[in-house]
Order: sequence, then structure tokens, then C-alpha cells
Amino acid sequence: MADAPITVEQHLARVLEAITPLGHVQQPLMETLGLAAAESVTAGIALPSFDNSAMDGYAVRHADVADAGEESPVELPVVGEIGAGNAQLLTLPPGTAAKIMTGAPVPSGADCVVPYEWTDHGVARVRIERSPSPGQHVRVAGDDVSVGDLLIEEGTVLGPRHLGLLASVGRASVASRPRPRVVILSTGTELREPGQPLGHDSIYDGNSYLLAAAARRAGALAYRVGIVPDQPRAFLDALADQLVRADVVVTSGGVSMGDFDVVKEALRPLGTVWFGPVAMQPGKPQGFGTVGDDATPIFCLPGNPVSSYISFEMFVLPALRKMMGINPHSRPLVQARLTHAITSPPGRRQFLRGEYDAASGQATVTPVGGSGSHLVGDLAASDALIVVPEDTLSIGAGEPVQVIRLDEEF
Ligand SMILES: Nc1nc2c(c(=O)[nH]1)N[C@H]1C(S)=C(S)[C@@H](COP(=O)(O)OP(=O)(O)OC[C@H]3O[C@@H](n4cnc5c(N)ncnc54)[C@H](O)[C@@H]3O)O[C@H]1N2
Ligand code: MOO
Repeated sequence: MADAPITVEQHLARVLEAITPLGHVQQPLMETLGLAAAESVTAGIALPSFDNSAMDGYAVRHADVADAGEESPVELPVVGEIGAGNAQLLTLPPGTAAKIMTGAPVPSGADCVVPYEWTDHGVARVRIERSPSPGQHVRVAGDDVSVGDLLIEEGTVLGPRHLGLLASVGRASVASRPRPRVVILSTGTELREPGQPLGHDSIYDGNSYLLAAAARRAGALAYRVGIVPDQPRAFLDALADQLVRADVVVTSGGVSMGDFDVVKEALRPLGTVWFGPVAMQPGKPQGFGTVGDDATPIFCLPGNPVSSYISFEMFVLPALRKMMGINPHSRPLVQARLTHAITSPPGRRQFLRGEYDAASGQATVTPVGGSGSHLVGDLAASDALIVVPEDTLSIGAGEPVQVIRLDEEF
């Protein structure tokens, strides 16, 4: 007798309950791209940290050049040159000018900068033909960031702009959770590595690439283990070898009703991994539990490639995001109008592949290929999943549907 299927929500809830976020550590900034900050960061210094010039030109006192014009130029002695990172002149005497470069500190006394273009470019003396307004071309200390400003809130997913800001205030590291290490094991005696010759009854192992790439895109470190044949001993040996470097294990294949369903056969006796059907298509046969001394979470995904990938998106991705402290865990649902009618089996939530188009102002989604869970060509040609509820048997063209966009950051 087959087990009664559980819902997608029940399975996801069970998975997320078993997953705990990884502990956080200070990591060098460049290691944290795409990770969530595990601390709120405030500014230890102001930005800019000193008044500095926005132009290459001459630092002056406004009072000395207020009357300068093309017909009435003002001439001032040049008393020094201030470079960015090379500032000796700290105070500008009245009635003088100092050459100053973009980013260099404005000496005390000076209150504006005359760009080169408004002068004769003089070295010992300079002729100024136009007056800046008071403060013009001076970037005032703290006009961007003040000491104590909140720069990054805990939970922020760190992108290039955040890392640039953290570096700009002198932070070399930030507390963040490490990337989960995901070990991917493809099972199947029929599998061959890409690049190797294919027999009359063998196929290439696409799944471990699909899953490893999906894990890496989620921000994890993915370790793709070589193909494991349909022998429980070989599978358990490979698993034992890999556990040392795994925060999560993902297997593909060997979980349905066949005579050689290796993953189920090997893990069921442990009693720590649940196997059963989830009311979805593709992705009905699923396994989830823990293995090894550290109770490492293990996802046993079905071998059909589309089933494997959709199972990853629905269950593994949210788990990885929870481990990384990234919210939301699951991809958002968006609405779109269906361009072509579809049908769906009763009792299972169907995830049809589709192409999403928001260009016309009103979002639409076009089904791509059929519902078969072996259709990798159609999977690659799609960028969205059309979610058809369990009790819906058909949806007409033009009707609204819920869609999961697969390539969007969220
Ligand atoms: N009698 C039943 N048979 C099947 C049922 C069922 O309920 N009763 N469920 C079907 C469904 S639904 C799915 S999904 C599959 C899941 O099967 P397994 O997880 O046991 O996977 P395998 O049998 O090992 O492989 C299925 C299919 O996928 C191909 N495959 C496997 N691994 C890879 C890989 N790494 N790269 C590319 N392709 C792979 C494999 O060759 C098979 O064609 O079971 C149905 N059967
Ligand atoms: O449910 Mo299976 O996962 O159709 O291919």
C-alpha cells in the first residue's frame, strides 16, 4: 500500500523545522558577497572624513576672490600645492591661493575652490577670472555619513555597494554566516560523466551539474561527487566519505518504487530519513532527514531531472537560505496571465515550465513544453514555473495564474 501524500507546505515546514542557521563569524569583506550580515554596522568614521576638494584647482578664501570676473581678474600668490594623500599645507594665509587636487584636504582658512578652468593655470601666481560661491567645490566632512550612522542592518544581503561602503569606513570584515557546504551525490548505474563515451543504455549525469549550479547560485559551496552506482554499500561508503565536508547532502535518484532504488534502500534502515510522496508534480517521491554523527540534513531528490530541480527550488533552496540567515526563504509567487490553456492532474500541485514576460506592461506566462519530468530541453528554455493548485484541472488562456520566477534575485 502506498503512503498518502503530504502537501508541499507540510514537507517544507518539516524541512525548515529541522534546519538551523549556521553560526556566524567575522569574514573578510570579499568573502561575504551575497551573504547576510549577521550584525548591524554603524559608522566609526564620518564620510568624507575631512573637508576636501571636488575639483582640481586652487583653494582660496571667498572674500579674496568675490569680485573676480573676466573683465576684473584677481591675482593671488600661490603658496603651495596640496595633493590627495600629500597635504603639507594645513592653513591658507589670507590673500593667497594653494593648488589643490580632487580629494585633497582643504586647508583651514580656505572656504571654496576655483577650478583650473576659471584661471590661467598659474604656478607662482594665479589669475582668477571667475569667483566660486562660498563653499563651492568643497565636499564637507560628514555630508555623506556621520559617525554612528546605521550603515548596514543585520540581515542585509551584502552586495557590491554595501561592501564598498563598509570598506570606505575602514571595516575589513563583517560578521556573516559561512556558505553552507553542499555535497551532491548522483546515483544511477546508467550515469556517465560528460565527456566520457556513452553506452547503448547509459545517459549523462546532468543532475549533479544542475543541482551543484543551483546550490552555488544560492550562495552555497557545492561539492559534486562522482557518480554512485545503484549499490547500497557503495552509496553508504560515498556518503560516509563526504559527511566530513557537508553541512547538507543532496542526492538525486533512487527514491521511487523501482527494484534498484538505492538511496531508499540504503537509508531507510537508519530510521532517520523519511521517504514518501509529496502531492506535487514533478517531484512526487521525496526523502528528507539526517545522517551521520552530526545529524547532517540530507535531501533525497527524485532522479528525473525536472523533478530534481523543482524539488531543489521548493525545499533545498529555502533550507540553504535559512542556514545563511537570508529572508525570505522561498521564492515569491507573482501573478501573470496565461497565454495558452493548460490541464493538470487532480490531487497534485503541478509546476509547469513557462516563459515569463513583463515587457508588455501586463505580465504574461507562456507554457514551455509538456509536463514530463524528463524534459530538460524545455526546462532550460523556461524561466518560470506555473503553479497549478491541487484541485485545478484546467486553466483557460487569458486567466490569471501564480508564477515562480526562477532567475530572479529575491
Ligand atoms: N512504479 C512507480 N514508478 C515510478 C514512480 C511511482 O510512483 N511508481 N514515480 C515516478 C516518479 S514521479 C519519479 S520522479 C521517478 C523518480 O525516480 P527515482 O528517484 O527513483 O530516480 P531514478 O529511477 O534513479 O531515475 C529516474 C529517471 O531520471 C534519470 N536520472 C537519474 N539520475 C539522473 C542524473 N543524475 N542525470 C540525468 N538523469 C538522471 C534516470 O535515468 C531515469 O530516467 O520515478 C518514477 N517511477
Ligand atoms: O513526480 Mo515525478 O517527480 O513526475 O517526475
